[in-house]
Amino acid sequence: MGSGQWMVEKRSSFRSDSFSKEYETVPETGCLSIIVLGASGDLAKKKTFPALYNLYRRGFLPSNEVYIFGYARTKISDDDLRNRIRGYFGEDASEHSEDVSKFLQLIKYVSGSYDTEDGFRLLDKEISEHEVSKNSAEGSSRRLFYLALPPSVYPPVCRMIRKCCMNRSDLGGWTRIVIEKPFGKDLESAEKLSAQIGELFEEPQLYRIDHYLGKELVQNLLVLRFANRFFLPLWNRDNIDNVQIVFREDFGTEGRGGYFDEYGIIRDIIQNHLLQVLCLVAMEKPVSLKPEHIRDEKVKVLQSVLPIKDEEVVLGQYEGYRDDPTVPDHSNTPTFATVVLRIHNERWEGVPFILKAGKALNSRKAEIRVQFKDVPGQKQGRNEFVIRLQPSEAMYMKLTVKQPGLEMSTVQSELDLSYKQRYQGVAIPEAYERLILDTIRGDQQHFVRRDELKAAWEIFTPLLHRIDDGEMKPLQYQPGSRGPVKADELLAKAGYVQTHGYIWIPPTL
Ligand SMILES: NC(=O)C1=CN([C@@H]2O[C@H](COP(=O)(O)OP(=O)(O)OC[C@H]3O[C@@H](n4cnc5c(N)ncnc54)[C@H](OP(=O)(O)O)[C@@H]3O)[C@@H](O)[C@H]2O)C=CC1
Ligand SMILES: O=C1O[C@H](COP(=O)(O)O)[C@@H](O)[C@H](O)[C@H]1O
Repeated sequence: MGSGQWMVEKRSSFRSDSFSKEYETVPETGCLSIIVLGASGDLAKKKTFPALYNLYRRGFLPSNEVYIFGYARTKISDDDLRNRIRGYFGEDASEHSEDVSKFLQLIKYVSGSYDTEDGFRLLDKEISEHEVSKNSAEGSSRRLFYLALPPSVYPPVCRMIRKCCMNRSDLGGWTRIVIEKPFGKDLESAEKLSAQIGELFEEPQLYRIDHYLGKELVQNLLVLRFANRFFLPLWNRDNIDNVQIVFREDFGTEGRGGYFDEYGIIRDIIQNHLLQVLCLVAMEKPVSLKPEHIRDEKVKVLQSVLPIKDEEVVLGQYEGYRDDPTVPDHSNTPTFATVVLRIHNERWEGVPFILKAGKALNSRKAEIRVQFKDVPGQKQGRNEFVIRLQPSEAMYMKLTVKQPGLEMSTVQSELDLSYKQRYQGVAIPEAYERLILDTIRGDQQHFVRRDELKAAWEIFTPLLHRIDDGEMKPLQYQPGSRGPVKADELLAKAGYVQTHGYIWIPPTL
């Protein structure tokens, strides 16, 4: 790649002497073009544009620097695109109609195909005109391409960007590419995709987005683990019996059956979102908060995961899943899975990490549940530390206390940090908002590095191939249930002890 084609990110040096000190990125100015490819699609409408709107409202996308381009094959006008997306900016958008209108005026739509030059040349022309019109003081131009597209078109789109749309300013700036999961379907296809894209762009230009890494409580994990004396000495095999990382949705594939059936719950949720969370729960303290130091530690965790045993997997498919006309009648695709992962290292040997995800279950939530070992002689119930990622973000610690009153009896209770109660009036940003801001700032900490991706696929590919080949079959479960009963049996076998008669209720204001 010729020099001058892209500029390496400007960053201040990191303070590696202090873990708690936030690292800083140098604020970049100059013209910024954000190009949403696949602008006519579901993700663009529901997540990408609303996140950009919120960033605009919060002042992170100044209108004297930023312009937004939508690109897709569908032939629509600028106003058609604006009308499609304006209803997705959140409940309070109607109170800010002036902001909404100003934001929408920053958007232009360009129609073209994904594998020919005409459309991309036109796109480049539009971007360049915008850059000239802004005539920013530094003369630098920043181009952020967000691929809200099916992965099958990533390679041609990346080729077209490389050929027709790179930042050409000699005065600085950059070209960055954001790609959405799923990054491949197994180890081989992911490596092929990485190689194809890697020939066109350097790793610092690539932002593989996993939106779970943008969730507030996921971002809190490292601070929580490494800045609290409470946790430092306890976070290991001597004290922790098992860890569960759970994703539940109370709705089915809802119009995405065609996409979902090709991937299934392991590729859709477990191999990426839950595994990323596992890395942050299990990794060693990084040398600093530099993105590369953090990602080095995540890779080490992934490389320490032992091959998955068939008897530590339960698959499910909800009844009625195959009624979706886009799903084949004999689909073997799991909509539910519980998988036990075992990390072979000094800290975690013998501690099961139970990853569980399911669609059409009895509730919608995502959480991390760390269960501690029994206290000798204590029968009341185990200590648990639960991090509720969503909804109702919270952390709570289940512990045994004396029942208030005259008698000396014990009861399970909790120490509770519920965000809505504790941080009243603080708006928690959407995951996509933070992550898009990170891409603009050139911070790759919360994005998946190529070797991380490879290690993640190495863990799941043998199991996925056995499912694809029909060697492992999902059990049927009732929509609205907890999933297959066998999954709870596996949980108990792995060592999880449910505390009966105790349920945490998020506090209300
Ligand atoms: N939707 C969601 O909630 C989430 C999506 N993602 C990921 O984001 C990406 C985009 O998802 P989503 O918006 O749902 O996808 P869509 O199916 O809505 O596709 C986006 C756009 O891509 C174009 N397109 C669709 N199929 C093809 C095809 N076979 N060949 C070429 N172009 C096609 C269409 O635009 P046109 O025909 O106008 O060119 C479409 O509007 C995917 O990688 C998905 O896995 C990740 C997390 C959540
Ligand atoms: O990536 C995906 O995530 C969503 C769930 O995201 P959340 O932030 O609402 O938890 C899931 O519905 C979808 O199947 C999957 O592709």
